[in-house]
Amino acid sequence: MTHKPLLATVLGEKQKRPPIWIMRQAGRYLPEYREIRAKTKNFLELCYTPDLATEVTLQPLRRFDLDAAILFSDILVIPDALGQSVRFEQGEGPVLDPVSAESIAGLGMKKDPLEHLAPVLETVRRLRAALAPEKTLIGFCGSPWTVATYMIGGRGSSDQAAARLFALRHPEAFAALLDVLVETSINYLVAQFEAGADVVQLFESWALNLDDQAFTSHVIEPNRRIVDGVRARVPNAPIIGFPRGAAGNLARYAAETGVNAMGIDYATPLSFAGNLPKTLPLQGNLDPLRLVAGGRQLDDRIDAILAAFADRPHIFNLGHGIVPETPIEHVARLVDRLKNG
Ligand SMILES: Cc1c2[nH]c(c1CCC(=O)O)Cc1[nH]c(c(CCC(=O)O)c1C)Cc1[nH]c(c(CCC(=O)O)c1C)Cc1[nH]c(c(C)c1CCC(=O)O)C2
Repeated sequence: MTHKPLLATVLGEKQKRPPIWIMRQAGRYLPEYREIRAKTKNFLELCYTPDLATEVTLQPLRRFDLDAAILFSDILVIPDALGQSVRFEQGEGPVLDPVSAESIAGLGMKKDPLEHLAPVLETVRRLRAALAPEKTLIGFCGSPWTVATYMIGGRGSSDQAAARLFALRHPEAFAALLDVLVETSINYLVAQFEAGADVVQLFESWALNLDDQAFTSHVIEPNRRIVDGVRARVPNAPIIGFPRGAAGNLARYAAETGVNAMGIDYATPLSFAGNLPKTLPLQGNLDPLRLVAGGRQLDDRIDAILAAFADRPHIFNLGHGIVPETPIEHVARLVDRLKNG
């Protein structure tokens, strides 16, 4: 069997040097991405065109010695596949026609969501064939609560108030929405593994702003159901959870969802790792703005993160996605420091 350092780390094996990938590593900070993006009418078309999505996935690995490629797609392909209208507007981010308590029952009824997502699965197969054997291929989906915040609110929001209130006012419709997202996500992730993904990441980007009761029902339960559902069909499937903003709920997320490894955001104190089992692989938690600033602000923090996680399986990553303003030389510097000290 070929040794893939990043996959091995997710499975709990500590490496001499932590492997590295970068959240949102394919994207607008790369001129070669912007060039391809400029030629496509809309963002989802890029996600559904295997030639282009494969190319864009591989772009960051041509520049940097990263240990993994992450499938180029988006968490919002799921609502799109369920028949909700999803658009990406310039400078505005995603815009969806919000679901209502009444419309939720109709989601996914018109067409098999996996059929809609077939081009994304074709991209996974092409990536599998194209990648060097030591590189890990990461698949992903959005976690149900995070995807639901967009489906209910119609766009991103800083406090997710629309979705939080909807869950309180329409508990049954909200539970039905989580159910359809859990089921579709399980099918989608199993299909990604079958197409060649080594690991998948559950992006729970909006795990913040929830009281602990809501955290249990909106975050822990659906993520646990996805982990169990995927593993029932792909035994021991390696899964990274990234509950951004989980703060005081992080230890419960780690203990109760069954994920192999956990991503931690940059607001989580490095010392918090002391509250988590030493065997739990951690991923994170560099502030993406340190990668914009560079210099000592970057170098010193890299050292602090390496020191804090030296005694456990560690995957180097940011504490959230790389931002478009990031200078490419700073990314090169980060990867070089991880590989060559
Ligand atoms: C919340 C979320 C989304 N998408 C994603 C998340 C979870 C991670 C996070 O919290 O950052 C995840 C995502 N989005 C994208 C990827 C694939 C590739 C990669 O990670 O390199 C992944 C893993 C491509 C993308 N998804 C998007 C772009 C930019 C679109 C463009 O080029 O016009 C890319 C490269 C668009 C997108 N997609 C989304 C938003 C809010 C936006 C607009 C704002 C933004 O650009 O970050 C939803």
